[in-house]
Amino acid sequence: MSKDYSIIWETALDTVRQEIGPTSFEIWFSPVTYHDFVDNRYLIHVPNPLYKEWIESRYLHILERVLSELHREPIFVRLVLRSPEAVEPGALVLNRKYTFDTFVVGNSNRFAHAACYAVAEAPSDSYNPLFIYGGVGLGKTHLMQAIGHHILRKDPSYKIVYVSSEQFTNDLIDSIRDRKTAEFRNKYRSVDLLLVDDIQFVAGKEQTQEEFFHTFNALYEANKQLVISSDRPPRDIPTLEDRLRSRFEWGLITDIQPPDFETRLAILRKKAQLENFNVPNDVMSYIADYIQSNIRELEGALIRIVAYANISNQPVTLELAEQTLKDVLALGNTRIITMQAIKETVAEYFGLKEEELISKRRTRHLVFPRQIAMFLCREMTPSSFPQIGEEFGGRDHTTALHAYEKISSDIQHDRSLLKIVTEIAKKLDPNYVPRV
Ligand SMILES: Nc1ncnc2c1ncn2[C@@H]1O[C@H](COP(=O)(O)OP(=O)(O)OP(=O)(O)O)[C@@H](O)[C@H]1O
Repeated sequence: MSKDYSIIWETALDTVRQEIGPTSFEIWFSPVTYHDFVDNRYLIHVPNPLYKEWIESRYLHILERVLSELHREPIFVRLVLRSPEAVEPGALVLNRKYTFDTFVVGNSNRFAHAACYAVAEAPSDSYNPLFIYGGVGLGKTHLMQAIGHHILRKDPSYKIVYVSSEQFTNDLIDSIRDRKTAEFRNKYRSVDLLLVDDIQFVAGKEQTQEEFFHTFNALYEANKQLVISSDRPPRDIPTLEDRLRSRFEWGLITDIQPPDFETRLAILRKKAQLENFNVPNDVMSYIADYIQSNIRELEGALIRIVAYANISNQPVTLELAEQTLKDVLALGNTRIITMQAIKETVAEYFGLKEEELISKRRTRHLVFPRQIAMFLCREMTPSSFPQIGEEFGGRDHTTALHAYEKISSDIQHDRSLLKIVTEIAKKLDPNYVPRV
C-alpha cells in the first residue's frame, strides 16, 4: 500500500492547530495546501510570499517536529509559491467539502440545519439575520458555508462574502492604513449575502464594532442576508455593544449542541465514505465513544488512525486505534501549562493583544479578561500570587489575589462566566474540570 502523504499532512495540521490556536491557524494555514512529498521533504503550496515568510519564521519548526514525530524519522518542509494564476485576490474562498450533502443531521444540530437550509433556499426571505452559536468544532462554519454553496449552485452571480470577524478586523485596519476605507465599505456593503464567522472576536474592539454596525445596517436595509456565527449567544459576548447585540437578536438565533453517540458515529461513517477510508465498525464505535464533544477532534482521530495505519503499513484494527488515541492523550497530558500560555490563550479568546492584557489600563474590556487570566494562572500553574502579579505588568500580589477571589466567587452563580472560564481552560488542558 503506498503512503498517502496528504493524509499525514492533514494529521500534522491537526496537531499544529492545537498548538498555535484556532485563530492563527485559520489565518495562516487555511490557504496552504499539500503538493508533493519527495526525499523526506513535504512540498507545500502557499498563496504568496507573505505566507511563506511568516510560516517559515514562526511555524516551520513546529511543522517539521510534528511531521518527524508522525514519521518517526527526520522530515523537512519546503514552502513553494503557488503559481500566480491560481490565486484570485479577494476571491470567495469556501471549503468545497462544507456542503449540506456532507453535513450529518442529528438531534444536536437539526434546528440549526433546518434554519440554514431555509435561508439557503430563500435568502433575505426567511430569517434575517441568522445567528448560529455553539461550542468549538461543532459545525458552525460548515453550515454557514453550505448556505453559500447552495445559493451559488442556483445562482452563480450571487455576491457572497465569507469572512471571519478576525479577517474583517484586519481588513478594516489595512484599509485605514492604506487610506482605502471607501473600498473596504464597498466590498462589504455591496454583497447579497454576508457570512461572518466567530463574531465573538469583535469583543472589546470598538472600531470594528462601529464599522460592523454600519455594515449590518446597510445590508439589512437593502434586504440582504446576514448569517453570523459565534461560540456563544449574543447576550454572553462580553463588551459587545448593546446596539449590535439587539440587532443580532432581530432574526433567528439557533444553537448547535455536542452530538450524541449515534450522530458521532454517523459523522465518522460519512467522513470515511467521503475520504474512501476502509475502517471497521468496531473502530468507528471506539472513536465515537472516545471523543465526545468536538467534531473536528472526532474527525482528527479518525484521520490520525488511518494515517498511522498507512505509515506503518498495517490494517486499521481496534488495537491500532487504541494505541494511537492513547498516544494522543499521553501527549496532551504531558504538556506543561505556563503563565505565558495562559496569557496568550486568554488574549486570543478575547481578541486582545497580550500587551493589553498586562497593561496598566483599567477599562472593563481589559479588566475582565485580565482577571480571568490571573485566576487561571493560580488554578492551572504552581505560581504564587506575587509571581502572578509580577507576570501581569508588575502588579502587586493583592491585585492577583483580588482577581482570583472575584472570579472564584462570581463563577459560583454566573453560569456564562463558568462557561467562558471552562472553555479557555479546556483550550489549555482538554481534561480540565472546573472546581465549583
Ligand atoms: N454534522 C456534521 N456532519 C459532518 N461533518 C461535520 C458536522 N459538524 C461538524 N462537522 C465537521 O467538523 C469539523 C469542524 O466543523 P466547523 O469548522 O464547522 O466547526 P465550528 O463550529 O465552526 O468550529 P470553531 O468554533 O472552531 O469555528 C469540520 O470538518 C466539519 O466538516
